[in-house]
Amino acid sequence: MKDRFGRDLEDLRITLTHACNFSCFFCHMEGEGNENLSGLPLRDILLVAKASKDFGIKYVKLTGGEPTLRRDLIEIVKGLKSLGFEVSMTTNGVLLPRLATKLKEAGLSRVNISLHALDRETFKKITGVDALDKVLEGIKSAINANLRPVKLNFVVNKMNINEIKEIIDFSEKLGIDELHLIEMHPVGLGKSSFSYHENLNIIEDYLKKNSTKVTIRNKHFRPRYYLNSGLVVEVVKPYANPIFCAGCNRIRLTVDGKLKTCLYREDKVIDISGILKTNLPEDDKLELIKESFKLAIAIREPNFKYTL
Ligand SMILES: Nc1nc2c(ncn2[C@@H]2O[C@H](COP(=O)(O)OP(=O)(O)OP(=O)(O)O)[C@@H](O)[C@H]2O)c(=O)[nH]1
Ligand code: SF4
Ligand code: SF4
Repeated sequence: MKDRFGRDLEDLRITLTHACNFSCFFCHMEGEGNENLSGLPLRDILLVAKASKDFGIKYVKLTGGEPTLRRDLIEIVKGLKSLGFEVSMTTNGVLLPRLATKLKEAGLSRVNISLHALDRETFKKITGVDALDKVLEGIKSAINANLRPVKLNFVVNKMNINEIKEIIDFSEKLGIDELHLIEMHPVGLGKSSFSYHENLNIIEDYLKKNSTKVTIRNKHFRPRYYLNSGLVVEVVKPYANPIFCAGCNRIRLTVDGKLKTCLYREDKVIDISGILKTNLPEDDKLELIKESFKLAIAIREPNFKYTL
């Protein structure tokens, strides 16, 4: 179902928890703040996901905080998969060595793993944790469990911009499918640390010269650069980018039960926590949630737009 700006919905992004075992200085916290809320129960998550199908949602992305901290993660993946979604997860990777195979068996298709530095000290400065080795282990376990395409997320900033060539080489050597070079957002902790922001233009110029093919993804119209090695480098430039917002096909389910229509907007939400808490029969709740989706689609708008 299209919004007023002709944008379809395809992705439901579910924040499973605000808890995280890292403390990255630029964390956008999915635009929800960080009140350490532990998240909606499984049955509510599945009910909202079920309702979303009527509005074109095909893909579910599990996020946080750190989604692997949810004890019922396997059940959540199983439930969403059985509703017919493609389920993927964005994670810092630390707990993947013990979870990757179980997640694959439960129906998780693929993972995006954050790896913001290859230098141990820089990694520690960025994430607050001396866990580079564990994350590298996590990445290998995702590959071994065939959670493919395995995508690496590298948020470019003043601390790590000197590592771009290295992260490309590393991804190629390890057989990573996609590397996402991501611009910092002035959202969440990114607001106070935005002085570390780097624009990605020079990197894109380099990729243009060194790729064999470029395609544009439907999602956010993100450019994808195909390198000789087979590695795909996707450039994610969301800040002040009307093209990115024009291709936005997602809606978020927050930790406290809101349909959040934009990462940047705290006002553009439809609160469904009341519906989820009532004792109404499941079918009635489902209908009310569907009505809420209609309202959310009605208020959805690109955050960055072209103005005349
Ligand atoms: N402005 C904006 N940026 C987003 C949005 N979703 C993701 N991003 C940016 O993209 C980064 C990576 O997102 P991921 O959760 O790894 O996955 P994805 O890129 O959305 O999706 P896939 O490539 O399909 O896995 C986020 O940390 C944000 O910086 C969004 O809705 N709006
Ligand atoms: S960016 Fe991801 S890993 Fe880092 S603190 Fe935020 S949720 Fe945790
Ligand atoms: S409208 Fe733009 S800023 Fe808002 S969620 Fe979509 S892509 Fe992100």
